[in-house]
Amino acid sequence: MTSPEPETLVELADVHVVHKARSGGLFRRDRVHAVTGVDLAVVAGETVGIVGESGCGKSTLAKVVVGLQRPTSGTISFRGKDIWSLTAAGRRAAIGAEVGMVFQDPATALNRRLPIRQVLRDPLDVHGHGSRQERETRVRELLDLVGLPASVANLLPGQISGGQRQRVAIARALALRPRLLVADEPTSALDVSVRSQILNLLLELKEQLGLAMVFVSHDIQTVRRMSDRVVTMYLGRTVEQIPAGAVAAARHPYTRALFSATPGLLSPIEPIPLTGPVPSATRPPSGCPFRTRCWRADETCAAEMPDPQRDATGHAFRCHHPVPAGTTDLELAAEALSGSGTEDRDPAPGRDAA
Ligand SMILES: Nc1ncnc2c1ncn2[C@@H]1O[C@H](COP(=O)(O)OP(=O)(O)OP(=O)(O)O)[C@@H](O)[C@H]1O
Repeated sequence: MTSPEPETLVELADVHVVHKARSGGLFRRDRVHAVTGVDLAVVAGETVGIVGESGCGKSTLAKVVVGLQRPTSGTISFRGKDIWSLTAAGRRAAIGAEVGMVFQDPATALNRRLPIRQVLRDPLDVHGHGSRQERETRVRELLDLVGLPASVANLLPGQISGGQRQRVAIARALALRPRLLVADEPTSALDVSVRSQILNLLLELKEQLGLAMVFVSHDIQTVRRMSDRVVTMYLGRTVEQIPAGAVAAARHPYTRALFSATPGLLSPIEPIPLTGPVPSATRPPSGCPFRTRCWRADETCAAEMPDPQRDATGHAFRCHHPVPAGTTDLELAAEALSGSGTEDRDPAPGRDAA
């Protein structure tokens, strides 16, 4: 007998997010292509890690998943419901209690003037959860869940440590018993000494509560530790999705270069070199966004975005010239240094995306 398919909690289909540039050009018409054509599904109980360089669209994507950012186009469905086709009240009902979010910096995410008790009660009050007494009980349960003593309830966020504040932020995100937790760089604002404790707490909670997670970080080691599946983003696009245990088998040149830059992760050699800066998200290159830095790129890469290729394990990537299976980092580094990936390495210059 086969076990039933896990339920898909959230599904993004061809999601685009275009922002007005914060400091636009002369007529402030510049558009930032923060997320471009993303398809992503998260099933019950799994952790999807999202990794990529600063500015590649990770946080914007996380906000789309929790319903804080409306896509410019494309759809996001939560348990089959297209959430932006609902009224605000319908959207709150569909995802408000089912998805929790933990932000990078608990110092700014928590209201400094409210005692922790009220911080934790807020989501319960907003969603009309139980009686006054039941809410008090839930506050105590939540503190216990994240390993904090009940006495913390009377303190202000400024009276506890950064690690404790992040525990409170996690407790608040779990107040309504969500099935999905989205954590955006949840340890990068914390002291190095407490980072591991917070990651362990998240792993324990995932196990104990059967949570699904979207875990966003620029730190590959952390993403790999936390995730069942790793998604690499580059300039607003997802370029590869790979089971966390198989990252050495990544086929996209960008994923390979990114992962090789973490000492000791895949091999003890020098990283695969990447030339030039990440192009501007206001003027993304034509075709494959990575081709201006890719040693394997040719004119096809400048002309068209590659279609996704997917195998039976769920490993998916978008590349016209994927790294052949079994290629070592050493071989790839040598190839990148000599520029011998393909014959023609003179990609066309970037142009405005439509
Ligand atoms: N509200 C906004 N208005 C204008 N541009 C924005 C806005 N939010 C994000 N951006 C731009 O969108 C792009 C993606 O940003 P985002 O914060 O999603 O990336 P990120 O990968 O999370 O980066 P980081 O790791 O530095 O937080 C960047 O170019 C950023 O400057």
